[in-house]
Amino acid sequence: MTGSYDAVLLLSFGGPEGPDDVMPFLENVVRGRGVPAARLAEVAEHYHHFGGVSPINEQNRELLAALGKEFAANGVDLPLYWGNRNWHPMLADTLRQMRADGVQRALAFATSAYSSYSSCRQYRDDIVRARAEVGDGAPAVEKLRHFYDHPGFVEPHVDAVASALASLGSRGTTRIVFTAHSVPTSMDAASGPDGGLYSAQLRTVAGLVAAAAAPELSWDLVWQSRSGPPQVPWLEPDVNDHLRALAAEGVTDVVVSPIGFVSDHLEVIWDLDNEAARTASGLGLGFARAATPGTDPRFVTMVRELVTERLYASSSGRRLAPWDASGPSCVPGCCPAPVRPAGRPAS
Ligand SMILES: CC1=C(CCC(=O)O)c2cc3nc(cc4[nH]c(cc5[nH]c(cc1n2)c(C)c5CCC(=O)O)c(CCC(=O)O)c4C)C(CCC(=O)O)=C3C
Ligand SMILES: [Fe+2]
Repeated sequence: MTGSYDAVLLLSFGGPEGPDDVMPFLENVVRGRGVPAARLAEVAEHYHHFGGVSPINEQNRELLAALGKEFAANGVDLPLYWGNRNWHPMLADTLRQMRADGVQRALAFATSAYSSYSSCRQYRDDIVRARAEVGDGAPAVEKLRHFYDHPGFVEPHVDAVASALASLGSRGTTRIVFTAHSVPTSMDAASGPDGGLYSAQLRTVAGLVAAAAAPELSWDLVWQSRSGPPQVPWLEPDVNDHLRALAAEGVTDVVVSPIGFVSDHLEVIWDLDNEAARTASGLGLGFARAATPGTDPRFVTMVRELVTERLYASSSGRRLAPWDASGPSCVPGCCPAPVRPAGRPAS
């Protein structure tokens, strides 16, 4: 049951795996993006705090292992590959290996759930660029569709919020604080046919998770890990500022749920487990951070289902989604190339 696809590619962000990797990795991330050197030096320190090792690559190795078992147990007879945007294994190297193995047409699962330039089109651009770098015979790669509202992504977040709440025990008023990576407000405004699709999708998921985990509690959606030059507006409030506002309002305990992410990578274990936790403790707020899906079996099954729906579409010749015409992975207007404030037109 493979239709016309002959491989599945895990496409991710990548992260350093030792102190010497940190600066070259960060330079790959911010190339052409106008991120100030001072911000980069500060972020390098976050990585050095963990010996220069981001957990994201190990998390992707674990996801690959789980997917291999899931495919084998369900008759999906496709080899798995893994390539990153910013660090080894680099996507172009993976595509070269795939070509050497005779792969011609692959489906890609990107570890990014939502619409926007950074969380969607940039991965598509990565594919275009890497294929050009590899040249003749580079396999075709088609990104799977968005999964932000898929139960395989939402349900692990629900259970994680419920267990974080249970671990916290409330001393008064508890608030659920959902977080996602901030992006420039212009990037959010450009996503989707009517704009604001990135934040709208996040608000949808926050509402679903809160309603299932704790319908009696209030919740907020806020932002973390702001980058970029200070004069460029990004989505606000920042999670730390928001915790200060909540404490001032009389909230006593918070569960912080990073629904913007699929695994507990560095922006989770530093920006939340260190920075936001420290902010909370300084305010006397009880704090529990909810886990991300990682290798939750429901999440792993979701990836297999996203693959098999495409195998089915390909073998049946059916269009399964109204946005097939503009490239099967994107809703209309999902992730236009941004006009960057630095004036550099994105490709
Ligand atoms: C929307 C979004 C996601 C979620 C979707 C997805 O998962 O893809 C995400 C994920 C991640 N972001 C990550 C790390 C970084 N992001 C940076 C910078 C930026 N992120 C942006 C957006 C996003 N980022 C943007 C608009 C920038 C500014 C530069 C630019 O315009 O492109 C920087 C530069 C330094 C700084 O923070 O200033 C770093 C180091 C890691 C890896 C963590 C690890 O190593 O474990 C992950 C998974
Ligand atoms: Fe998109």
